[in-house]
Amino acid sequence: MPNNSLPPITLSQDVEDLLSSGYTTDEWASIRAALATPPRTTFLRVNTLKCSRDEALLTAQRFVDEQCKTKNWLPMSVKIHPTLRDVLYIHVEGPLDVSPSVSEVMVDALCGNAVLRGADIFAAGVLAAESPMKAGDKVSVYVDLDRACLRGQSKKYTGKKAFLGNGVSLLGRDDLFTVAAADLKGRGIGILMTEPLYRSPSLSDLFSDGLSLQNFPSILVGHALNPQPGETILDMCAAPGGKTMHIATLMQNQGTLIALDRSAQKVTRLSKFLQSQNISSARAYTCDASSCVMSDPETQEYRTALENGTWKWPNSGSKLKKLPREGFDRILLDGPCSAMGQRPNFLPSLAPAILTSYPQYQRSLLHSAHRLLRPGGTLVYSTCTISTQENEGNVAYALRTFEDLELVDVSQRVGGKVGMDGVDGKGLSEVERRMCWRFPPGVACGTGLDGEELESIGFFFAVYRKRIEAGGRKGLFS
Ligand SMILES: C[S@@+](CC[C@H](N)C(=O)[O-])C[C@H]1O[C@@H](n2cnc3c(N)ncnc32)[C@H](O)[C@@H]1O
Repeated sequence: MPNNSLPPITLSQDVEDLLSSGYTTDEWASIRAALATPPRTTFLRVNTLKCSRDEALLTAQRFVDEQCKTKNWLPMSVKIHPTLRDVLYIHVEGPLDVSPSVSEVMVDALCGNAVLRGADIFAAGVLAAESPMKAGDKVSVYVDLDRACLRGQSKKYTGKKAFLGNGVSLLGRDDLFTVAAADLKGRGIGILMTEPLYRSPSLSDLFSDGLSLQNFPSILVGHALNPQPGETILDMCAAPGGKTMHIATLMQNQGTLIALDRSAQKVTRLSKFLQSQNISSARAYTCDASSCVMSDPETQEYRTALENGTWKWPNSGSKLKKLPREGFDRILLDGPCSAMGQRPNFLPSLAPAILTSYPQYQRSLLHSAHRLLRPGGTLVYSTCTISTQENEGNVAYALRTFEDLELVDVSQRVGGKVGMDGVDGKGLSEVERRMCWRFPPGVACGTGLDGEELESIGFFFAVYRKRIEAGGRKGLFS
């Protein structure tokens, strides 16, 4: 195998049969191949509460110029997205023709995925390094594909591995593996990726300047939801909070944004994060969103308290059991999914039983979402997977189960349709399929400023509206 090609992802036959359902042989082959490689575009979302897009562009370009200089790369341009007003992007170069150097460093699959998307390597991310290795040495970086490399191993790893590029070690071998390594140099970077297989700047440090790394379809989801200042909005499965932060920004931090997650640990982090960003409109709660709807009398109590001005949401970061039925103007359901749109994806660990459990679980969340949404309200259902059972299958399920839900066409509002329509054969009519937003890995998710193809992770979303009943009655509570 040449040095610059990444190995295909490994899937058991059962899993492959489930995932390929709904695709032609050629479509599936192309999706499968793309899952082994990083997207060709890196996207940044501008926090418009912090800075304007033009200021962000200048900051990002300065940062990228500096990095290109340090790494001895040709200049790379940061560009403004032609249709989404808060998006910048950079073209990823690769695969490049890089030859491995002599000394070898091993990283795990998670770190390997990040390296291919432009990250340098934190000392703590290094699994093993060949001996001897001094600060300043050129090293070749490999990802462990057998999950068998021992931490701290000093001999060359003989298991299955893939080459990710060359870097320069900022620490000697011993320092890399000491507990205090993270404090030794800079921000804990152990290996600077100077000759990566895919060249994309490391951009996570731009966060404090108001720029977040976010995949394009995830940003599009925020715009498709179209949150407005003053509204009451629910983010049902919110952690780590990338989309929560975007929704709060689009609401201009005015209104009420309730962010739920089942994991208390994640909610603590999310609540602290929102506070650190001065997002006073949002509150994060530990809550099982699949069973969190108030009874009708409880909802009436909530509405009376709201009208009297006596309703108080509990403190952010705490537990919450119930939410008011038909209490939300807009709901985002970006729930747990098989994540088979993430790329690169070196070692997907998916058992068939887990894969088949997701659609059911997502349906239980859809039932809650439907009860919590007010008539006339908007629901966005999204996943980061190519599984048609979780995507088109569940869109069809919701349309057939909830008679008052209809799909809406948001293409005009978000600058035009990108990606592809929903697949056939999963219970959707042609018109309904046209209103699905499907982003198969390897297929362009739009066109850039200079006509170049933009590309991101695999993703899917659909936007519903809950109809107002005939006769103008808006629902149970109005
Ligand atoms: C795909 S992630 C959400 C990503 C998030 N929307 C973002 O953009 O940062 C799915 C999340 O759903 C949470 N989750 C799973 N089951 C849940 C449930 N029943 N209620 C609430 N959250 C749940 C998981 O803990 C996980 O953090």
